[in-house]
Amino acid sequence: MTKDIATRALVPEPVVRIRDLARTFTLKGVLKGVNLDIAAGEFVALLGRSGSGKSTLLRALAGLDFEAQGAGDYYVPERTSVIFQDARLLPWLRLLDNVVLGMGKHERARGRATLAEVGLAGREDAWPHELSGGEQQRAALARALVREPELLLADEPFGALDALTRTRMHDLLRRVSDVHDPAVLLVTHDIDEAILLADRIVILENGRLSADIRVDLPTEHDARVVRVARLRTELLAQLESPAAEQLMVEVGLGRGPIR
Ligand SMILES: Nc1ncnc2c1ncn2[C@@H]1O[C@H](COP(=O)(O)OP(=O)(O)OP(=O)(O)O)[C@@H](O)[C@H]1O
Repeated sequence: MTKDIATRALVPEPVVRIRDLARTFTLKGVLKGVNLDIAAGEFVALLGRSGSGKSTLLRALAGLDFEAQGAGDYYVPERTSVIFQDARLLPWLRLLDNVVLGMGKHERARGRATLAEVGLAGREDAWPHELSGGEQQRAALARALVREPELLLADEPFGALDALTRTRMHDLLRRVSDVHDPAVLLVTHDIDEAILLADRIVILENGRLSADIRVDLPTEHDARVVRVARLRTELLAQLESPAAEQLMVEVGLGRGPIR
């Protein structure tokens, strides 16, 4: 009992706690009992092969899927913002109105400041169609951040951008997440993006999280290069091994599912 209280005092409560999250689509179990805690301000990247259920998990956390079931001690903060691959700005609203949509009039100043923070100062009155894809994603990020979320959910937000814009968005996301310090769950296909941005990388496989790896990049250049290369190899192996094994089984060379 005493030990329990002492432990709790030392380890802060996570802002996100997922227990036994399950989701089935017409008999197909996509999420089969996902468990994940995310600490305040922690940046977690979620990797997984196509169709592994990453978007399904994110939608469940965003409260967009009423049929996803968790169990027991399960919570997500009320102040949660979401960004997607497309910016989803409303075409009939100017940029600032998009950013502060649903907020009080007195929040316009904060909306302006947040637009400036993402590099869109002076563009408050622009229409969404006047912006490039990268600028639209900046605006989507501003709309997410102006609400000071405790949790930012991001579903491949840079997937549709060209390489240079993507790199700039990485810098921006890192900068703003240092300032606003939300917990972040970033769904990505890009191993390098995950290593560059995240404190922790988790992999979704067969409906459960199969890996949970702390990134911990050293500051010293050479040590950092070595660590990045190791992580990349490890993550690639983790992502590819089930597919490789399945293929071996199919051609009659594998160990099979039993042993
Ligand atoms: N609304 C739905 N109805 C039926 N099946 C669905 C639905 N949404 C997702 N699925 C199925 O659930 C599985 C996981 O889909 P999901 O989009 O979560 O995967 P993902 O890991 O995000 O994939 P990708 O990396 O390709 O975006 C897929 O097999 C998909 O066909």
